[in-house]
Amino acid sequence: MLRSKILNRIRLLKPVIDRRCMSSASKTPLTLLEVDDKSGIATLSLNRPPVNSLNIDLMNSIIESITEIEGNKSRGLILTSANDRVFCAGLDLNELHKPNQERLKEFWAVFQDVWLALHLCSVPTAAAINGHAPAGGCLLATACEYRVMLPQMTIGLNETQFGYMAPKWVMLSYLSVLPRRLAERALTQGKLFTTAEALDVGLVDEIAASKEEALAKCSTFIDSFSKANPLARSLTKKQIREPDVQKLIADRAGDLKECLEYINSPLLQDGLGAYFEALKQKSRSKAGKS
Ligand SMILES: CCCCCCCCCC/C=C/CC(=O)SCCNC(=O)CCNC(=O)[C@H](O)C(C)(C)COP(=O)(O)OP(=O)(O)OC[C@H]1O[C@@H](n2cnc3c(N)ncnc32)[C@H](O)[C@@H]1OP(=O)(O)O
Repeated sequence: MLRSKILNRIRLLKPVIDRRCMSSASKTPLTLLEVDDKSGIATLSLNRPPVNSLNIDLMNSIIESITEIEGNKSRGLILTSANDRVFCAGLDLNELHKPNQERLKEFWAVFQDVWLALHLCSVPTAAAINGHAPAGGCLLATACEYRVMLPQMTIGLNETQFGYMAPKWVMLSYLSVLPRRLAERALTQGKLFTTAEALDVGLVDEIAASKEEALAKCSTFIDSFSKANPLARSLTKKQIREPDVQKLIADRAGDLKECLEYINSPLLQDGLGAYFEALKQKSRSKAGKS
């Protein structure tokens, strides 16, 4: 009994670094997980340079970290980025453009899994959005219960801008934070909100001047549950989220089939190819390479 108490205490004191999913290039962990010894709040930092784009390994690392947080009795989860400019650039376009079909199936299944893991995470979740959060980056943030964002960043589901329609369950995340009329307009426009606009429409809850302040505000949100019974809180959250979650769970295979057909269609592949090339070109000109 005493031994397990001490082991628990050590686990809380010592930052836990997730080494299971490493970047193959640099052998650095793709997510960094630290549990604050005083507050018991876990901070999960996305750590896949240059822009935390979501490939299979990064998404698996996020899922493993969430499982670990739920197992180590952390009081809450703050999702943030180890990168000062980009929270998460969304799905890794390398996984979507001219994909290997077997890998694409696995990729899409893991994408569904990460959304479910964040949506159903039993502890309070908050996103400290310390950089841009387009598309899948916005999705990770909206799956959390609270969002604090740094100024002069952008966030939104901008899929239509590069020729794609967001899947139904992705749209549900938007509908959980935005009024329907606004969500429809923003989704169809593929709008990226500035931080100030995002606060104005309720896509984010607060603005913070620095990452430290964003983390502190997320902690304050998590502390607001101190009087709630953790099990009752978690069951209530699951109950409220159940209809959205069920829409995906009830037909995961159907969603996979539909999305794969859609992603593979030549017209969409061409559009995505042009978008990705423009992105690379912009990056090259920034670096003075062109
Ligand atoms: C009927 C059924 C219908 C179902 C429909 C199913 C199909 C739906 C699929 C669509 C779902 C999409 C969700 C997504 O998340 S797609 C990803 C969308 N992401 C974006 O559009 C973001 C693009 N990136 C940026 O805007 C900027 O990079 C940034 C995030 C604002 C950061 O800007 P910054 O100036 O700091 O950095 P650079 O632009 O110079 O980029 C640096 C390098 O990173 C590469 N990069 C950027 N984003 C991505 C990405 N998402 N994937 C892969 N690589 C990315 C960029 O090319 C630079 O690399 P390079 O220097 O090597 O060229």
